[in-house]
Amino acid sequence: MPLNCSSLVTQFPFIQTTRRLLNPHHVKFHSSSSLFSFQHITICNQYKNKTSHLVSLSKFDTNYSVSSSIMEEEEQHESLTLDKSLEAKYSKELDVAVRAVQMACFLCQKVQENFISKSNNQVHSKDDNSPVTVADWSVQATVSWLLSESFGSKNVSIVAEEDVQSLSKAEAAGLLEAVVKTVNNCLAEAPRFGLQGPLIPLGTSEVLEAISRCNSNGGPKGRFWALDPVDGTLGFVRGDQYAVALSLIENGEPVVGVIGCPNYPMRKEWLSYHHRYHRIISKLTPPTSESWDKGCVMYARRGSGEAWIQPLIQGNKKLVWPNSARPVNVSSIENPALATFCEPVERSNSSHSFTAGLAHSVGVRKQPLRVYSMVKYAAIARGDAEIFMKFARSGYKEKIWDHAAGAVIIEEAGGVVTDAGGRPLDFSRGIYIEGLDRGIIACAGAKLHEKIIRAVDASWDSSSL
Ligand SMILES: Nc1ncnc2c1ncn2[C@@H]1O[C@H](COP(=O)(O)OS(=O)(=O)O)[C@@H](OP(=O)(O)O)[C@H]1O
Ligand SMILES: [Mg+2]
Repeated sequence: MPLNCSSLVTQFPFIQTTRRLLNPHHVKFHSSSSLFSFQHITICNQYKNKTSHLVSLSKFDTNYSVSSSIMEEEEQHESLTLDKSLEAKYSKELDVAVRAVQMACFLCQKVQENFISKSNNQVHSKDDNSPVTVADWSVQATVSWLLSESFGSKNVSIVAEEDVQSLSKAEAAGLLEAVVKTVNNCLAEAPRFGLQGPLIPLGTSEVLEAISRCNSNGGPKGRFWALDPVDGTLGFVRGDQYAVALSLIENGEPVVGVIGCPNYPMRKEWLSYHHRYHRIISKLTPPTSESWDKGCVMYARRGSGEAWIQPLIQGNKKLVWPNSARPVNVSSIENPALATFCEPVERSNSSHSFTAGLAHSVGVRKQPLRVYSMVKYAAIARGDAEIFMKFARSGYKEKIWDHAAGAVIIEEAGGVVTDAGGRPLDFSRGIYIEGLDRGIIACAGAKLHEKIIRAVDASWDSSSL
């Protein structure tokens, strides 16, 4: 039955109101007979002090259906007003974040080229044995410095993956020198990206300070940035996919998400191949300087109902906003037999056997698309895949910088991102996504999502996870 949205919120106070405005296709939600089954609801509503509110991903324990007709004319007017104020609210943050990520991608491309052409070992191990390179520290220093310059260091709080300890050790002097050089080479290009670089190159202490300034612990109040300087470091060192991920989190909710994917192929079929094949083909038939065959930045602002993709800046070109940006939308495929599901490459990061069982049980027939990094989120947002699943081993705690930017981009592109219990990911409790129920599931649409959630429930007890 059609339902007035004010009464919906009043009747079901457990529904989360998130001040989101979404595309008309989000306004549909699918009824279900199962108690507490997951529903994707987005409703523009006039509620409390005449502020527009939207109702978003929630559990819903009844069998209503809501149609887009609930968006009454006056509410549409309110939506537009709110839309404008939201746009104004985060426009500078989004602008700076996209430019900073463009610069970070430029930096990573240079370092990755160097990796590929030289065979000497440039990969270092962190205390937890995970790999780290010159690019991780250099991107962290560069983005931290740019954000501080743009907003004032007192106003900038950053949660980021790398710390400065191992870089400050005496035996890491050569590495530190390489980081300082890489940062300065990148910052020298800042004007090309529409940002201001330093008047004179940064010294070692300034670079170390920029890295160590990213020492926020996040939390439920106020604003902070979450940065993964090189997500998918394994993909990066193997010459394959990786991402630079930056999000602004306000009062525990990601409000701006930006992902740079330097090796993302514009032809989606290339996503299934190691990036080295793309490089070989590009050498055989070089793309023209005007063609856009790979590399992008995707971004979204919470509540805009839009997600965007723009090409990476090539050669000596300048970034002129919005840099040929185009909107991206999730795929409309609802039939699992036609859907593509993606997951981490490393089986130590997510159980391939469990996801294979889930995929099979819901009727997915295609081979999984295994891609490093948050490029998986980008693939869902762009409609190149329909399902993303990650089930880490028990005891592993997911970190906010690995998911925040991707979650806001997929949701604004029309998709759904939750844990395996159907709850939104909680970015408000420090550097970890606390309380995560089993795993992470992102889907292009609510129907596919609901099927996967049910399949997890049906097979969890018999899994070894
Ligand atoms: N054991 C374990 N389980 C689950 N996840 C882990 C684990 N160890 C690390 N990580 C985090 O996973 C990030 C990489 O995730 P991906 O989806 O890109 O995995 S994969 O590289 O494709 O296998 C990776 O991000 P980066 O360190 O930035 O590469 C880690 O934050
Ligand atoms: Mg990561």
